[in-house]
Amino acid sequence: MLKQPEMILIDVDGTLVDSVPDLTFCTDTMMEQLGLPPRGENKVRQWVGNGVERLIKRALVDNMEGEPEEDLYQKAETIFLALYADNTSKRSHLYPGVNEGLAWLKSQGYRVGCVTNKASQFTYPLLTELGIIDYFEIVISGDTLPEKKPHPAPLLHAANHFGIAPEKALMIGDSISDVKAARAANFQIVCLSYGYNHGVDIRDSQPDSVIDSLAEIKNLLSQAA
Ligand SMILES: O=C(O)COP(=O)(O)O
Ligand SMILES: [Mg+2]
Repeated sequence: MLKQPEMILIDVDGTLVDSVPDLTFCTDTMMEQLGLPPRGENKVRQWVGNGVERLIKRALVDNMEGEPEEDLYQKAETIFLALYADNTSKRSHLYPGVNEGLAWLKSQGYRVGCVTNKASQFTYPLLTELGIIDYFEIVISGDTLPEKKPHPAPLLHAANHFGIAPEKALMIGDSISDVKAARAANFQIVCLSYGYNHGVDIRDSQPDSVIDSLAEIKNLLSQAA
């Protein structure tokens, strides 16, 4: 059973937003402009979650691991960043239950923040264009601090900002990076079953609870000790 938290931090890609359609469009258009083959949505879905730099590198080498040539990477990054600036939310949407869940959390007086590995120049427009930016009292992006998830620093930074002890904090995410960051920060962790976890069932990472919709957070926290 969960302990009642005072602060809740929520991940973006795969948790609040299905962003893979825009990320796939930008990845495949970038590949095309470089004269390379498109990678397609299934691969991009597995590659999301460790920031834009890793996504571009994975697309270039067509693998989770590995480093492309530096020149090629620089060219690709310039193309991708320009494309994603124009295609941040065109094809992306909130998952069902997200508005309901966020509204309930706010109505209950939880301190709510956002912690994503997405670069900040894209996080703010995305959350704004999808109409949910005002739910968050703090937004920590992949480039806000020197470290990103799975490092605990972004989570601890938010806890410190609110003056809340890690034991009174809950992370909500979709990937093994969220679980690792939460465990390292001594936060509780709830995951969404539908997100992007590099093609692996998030239950394998043993979060404290797994839910199928953010709207289910209401029942979960109503039963918290
Ligand atoms: O990889 C990214 O750019 C963002 O992923 P996240 O929002 O799930 O942290
Ligand atoms: Mg995610």
